Amino acid sequence: MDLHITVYKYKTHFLMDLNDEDGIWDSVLLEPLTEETFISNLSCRYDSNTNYTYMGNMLIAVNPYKEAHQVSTPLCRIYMSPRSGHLPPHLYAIASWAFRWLVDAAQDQYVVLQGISGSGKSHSISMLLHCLCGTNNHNNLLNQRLLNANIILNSFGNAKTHIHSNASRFIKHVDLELNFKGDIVGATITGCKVTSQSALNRNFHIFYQLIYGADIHLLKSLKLTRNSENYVYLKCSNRIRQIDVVNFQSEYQSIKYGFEILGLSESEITSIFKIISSILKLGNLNLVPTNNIDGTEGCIITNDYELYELGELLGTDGEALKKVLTSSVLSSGISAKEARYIKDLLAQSLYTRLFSWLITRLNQSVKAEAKYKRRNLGFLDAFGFDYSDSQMDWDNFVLNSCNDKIHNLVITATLKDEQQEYAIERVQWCLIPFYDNTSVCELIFKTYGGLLSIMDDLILDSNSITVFKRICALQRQYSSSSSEDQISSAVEQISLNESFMLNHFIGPVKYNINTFVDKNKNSLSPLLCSTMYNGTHPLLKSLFPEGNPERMSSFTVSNPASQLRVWAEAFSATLSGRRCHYVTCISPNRHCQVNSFDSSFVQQQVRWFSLVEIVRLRRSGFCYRLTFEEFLARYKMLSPATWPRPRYGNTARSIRALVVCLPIPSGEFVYGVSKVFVRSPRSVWELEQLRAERLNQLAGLVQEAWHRHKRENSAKRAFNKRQHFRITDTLSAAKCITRTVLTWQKRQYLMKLSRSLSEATESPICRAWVPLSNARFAHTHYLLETLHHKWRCHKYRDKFDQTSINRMREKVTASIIFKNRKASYSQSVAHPFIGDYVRLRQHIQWKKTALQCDDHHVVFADIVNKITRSSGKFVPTLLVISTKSMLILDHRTLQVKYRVPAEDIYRLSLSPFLDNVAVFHIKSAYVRCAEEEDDLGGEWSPSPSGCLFHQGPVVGPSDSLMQVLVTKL
Ligand SMILES: Nc1ncnc2c1ncn2[C@@H]1O[C@H](COP(=O)(O)OP(=O)(O)OP(=O)(O)O)[C@@H](O)[C@H]1O
Repeated sequence: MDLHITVYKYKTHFLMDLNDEDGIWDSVLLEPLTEETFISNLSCRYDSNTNYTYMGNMLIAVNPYKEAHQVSTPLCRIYMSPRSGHLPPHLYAIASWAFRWLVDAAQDQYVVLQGISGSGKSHSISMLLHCLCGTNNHNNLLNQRLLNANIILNSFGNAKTHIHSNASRFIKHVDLELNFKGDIVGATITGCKVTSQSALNRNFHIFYQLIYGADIHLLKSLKLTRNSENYVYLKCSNRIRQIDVVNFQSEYQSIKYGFEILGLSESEITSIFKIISSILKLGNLNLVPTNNIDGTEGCIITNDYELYELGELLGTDGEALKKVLTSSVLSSGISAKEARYIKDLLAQSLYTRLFSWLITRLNQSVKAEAKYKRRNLGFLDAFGFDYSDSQMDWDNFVLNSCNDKIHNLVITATLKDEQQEYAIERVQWCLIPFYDNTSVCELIFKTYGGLLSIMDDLILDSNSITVFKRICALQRQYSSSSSEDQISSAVEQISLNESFMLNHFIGPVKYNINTFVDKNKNSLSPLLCSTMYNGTHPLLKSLFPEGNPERMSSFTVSNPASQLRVWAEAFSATLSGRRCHYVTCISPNRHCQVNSFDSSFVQQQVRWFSLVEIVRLRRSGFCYRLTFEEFLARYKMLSPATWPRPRYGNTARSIRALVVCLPIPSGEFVYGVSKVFVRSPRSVWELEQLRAERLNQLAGLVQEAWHRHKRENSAKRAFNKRQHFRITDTLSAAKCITRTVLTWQKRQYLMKLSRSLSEATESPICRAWVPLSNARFAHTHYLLETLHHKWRCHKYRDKFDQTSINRMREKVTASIIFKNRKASYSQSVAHPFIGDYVRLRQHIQWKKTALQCDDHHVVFADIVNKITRSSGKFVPTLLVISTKSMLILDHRTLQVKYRVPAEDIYRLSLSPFLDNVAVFHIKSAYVRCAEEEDDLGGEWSPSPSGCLFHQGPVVGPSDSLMQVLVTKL
């Protein structure tokens, strides 16, 4: 619901008349433009809760000191959308412009914020970061890390001052790294902590957050108590003493969460807190003056327990610490004042080095991967100008010098360079005067002979008198070398030994020289460094590398003066290569109060920052310029005179032809010698809109052409494919059909065959076979028939018992002997071979006979016809063949007629015809006897010589009988 209300409000703002009661969005449109109208417009907008106002393409942000217009992601999205249009002035619009320029023009960007302390710079940077990270979905963890790094740095680098409760005490530079699509892929954070805390201010937030936020166990392990009043470094003036415990507790939780999000390990976090705690312990060391043996002043530490706790926290020997803090290498003991100085210097070094280490560590967590090609979008959050009336020290000098530098760069870019450029380009122009602080900046930052370089030169061997003399010389030099009043008044007044006055852009400020010397002598003694280096605390080795005996000579720590000079040079170099966007933060009153617009205080700031002059320049000047070549390259697609190629060879003529085609008044464009100037931001916005629309249109054309090309290509490919497949397809289709038909026929044939096979066909003697149904399978049919026959024989044989097996063997033997050799063979196949056809074995007479001649194993016995040789008649007789002999018996009486031992029968012959004649070939002795016997009708007996006696055939009762006889024999 809230979101809708906000959006609606912004939409109605857009439609409003510029002169409505909320004031005018853009001061450039003020009529008349004077300092009064400018401030009253700011006041009007402040009263209506709209604290942002444009000055052309710059922004003024008046600090409301109340939770109005806080971070709102939906609002960020509206401003960050490519078609955000001309929305009411807002910080998010600055983020959006910077982002768009970065993505569209692939140019590095920078947002510079200036303003006095408490005007809202840090808050604005947080809002800008939230806007860019909140609308960027590329890497949520990185976004979280960036936001948390900002919180952590603010906690370590901000403190409560007499001006406001969250004053930055360091210069923070956040450089977001974005890929070509505009995704944030990493960041570089630089922090330059060039100030220490003075007694007037409260110490850095982290001390209070740790003491009031950490749980009791952690506090105990850090040897701390939950009362900031117990620590000398945390005591401060009553004006800013107030402690908000609940706030500190929640802030401590945010810090811890931030550390975890940034990937710091538990041991790293504890190490950080141990150093914080040891700084507090150092502050508590009570150094009391004593007399040395040689009569000089020495000192002792009266609260040794603090020293030993400090030793435990840093992992160093308490006694060794005591020695380095209270004595020097040359003398036996140093004075209490000197010892206090060393102690404070060590505490300050510990904190500064911890801060640098932390920034390095945070950078590791938000570092971009090397594979990305990047563009940068940077912000600078520096401490604001300290405008107190009291005499100021080195730290205030640092703050004010930084602000002078930033202001100088802004003024140079927005007023000085711009007007110079109009002159160079011979654009008709009326010079606008403004206060230029270049002289004071030169005096401070000049590489050779500047104030900071003097401090650098005198660092080792100087006192306030020497510094003072050098500053006097500097003043003389500036007064004589320049005729300009401003330069001669850069160093306005120097009062002997004590202080000097410097004319900053906000007015003259008096500084105490003594602090300049002390604060710049920041070198710790080698012994102190090596004691720190040798401590077992995990971070000390990296914090005090100069304590390493191997590196001692090569390592130097730069002093604050040189750090400041280096920063100024680096900052100028960074800005020179980037497109800058400027935000001026204004504090509405001196006391950070809500709903209080102090016009005189605002007027001061308007004058300090030359805002009216800037608006004047923006109003009569130009907000945008490009060289002819750049302009043509960027906008040539907007006119047929320049697209796709300029019609004219002359660039300036082409641009004029282009501008004529645009729906923007030609008066908005002014032509210089080599550049085109655009008067109002609205025209620039319209120009960019037209370009975006045209690019969309062109992208559509390219897409359409590409799709057409793709379609044509694919159609061509499809046609070629069809042509190719027309031939191969017919072949493969025919093959496929043939294959399918064949498969179907095979299946049909086999199914028919299986249906035709009946039980009858399973008999091994069945010769019937299924008629061939398809001539294609004739060979298969024949093979299957053979296979089937073998199968059924096998099946038949499987059913045999032993008797059947024996019988089969006989049949097989018979088949070997008789098949195709005896005409009657086939008739005998079906008849089983019995052997004893007359049941002779059971006959009693035979049993007796067999006993006598050992012929009881009868193989064959049947009545056969013996053919007598003499008459040729058939004489029935009983033929018995035993395992031992062949016997001829009377078939009625069973009288043995003759017996031939088996060994005397040497052959048996059968006729191959259909008759049943068998001839036994016997040795000759038997033949003769038998003949005689035949003739006599008497008994045969074997001749003693054992010769064959019988050559006449025996005719069996059947042919089969003959085969049985032969087979069994
Ligand atoms: N837009 C804002 N809305 C509400 N409060 C604000 C806004 N901007 C700043 N403030 C408040 O004003 C106070 C000072 O703001 P901030 O710390 O940003 O000032 P600064 O210019 O960074 O000061 P310094 O230069 O001393 O660091 C803070 O308490 C902050 O909460």
